[in-house]
Amino acid sequence: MTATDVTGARTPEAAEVITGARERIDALDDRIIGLIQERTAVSAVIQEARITSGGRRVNLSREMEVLGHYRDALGKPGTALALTLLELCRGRI
Ligand SMILES: O=C(O)C(=O)C[C@]1(C(=O)O)C=C[C@@H](O)C=C1
Repeated sequence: MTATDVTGARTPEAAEVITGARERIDALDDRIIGLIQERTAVSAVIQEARITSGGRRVNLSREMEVLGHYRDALGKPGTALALTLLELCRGRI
């Protein structure tokens, strides 16, 4: 397969732009995944402390703040993203 086939571009020049930009996206995705793993670990520390103290795993008022933060920054899809992040961090409820 040629670079143009793989990228969907119709010219070698466009294929080069796309290939370079995809490398940057892959690197960004690796960083995002690393940040999500870091967030999950920090969230686990909070949940553990709360549960050990006799509290519940979930804190809905805080989740509303987190959802609002993502919605304000990214719009409606931000809410969906935050819900997915919360599910990754505290499991399904
Ligand atoms: O901030 C908290 O109290 C947390 O437990 C962290 C966190 C989160 O991952 O953002 C996870 C579970 C809670 O329901 C609310 C928020």
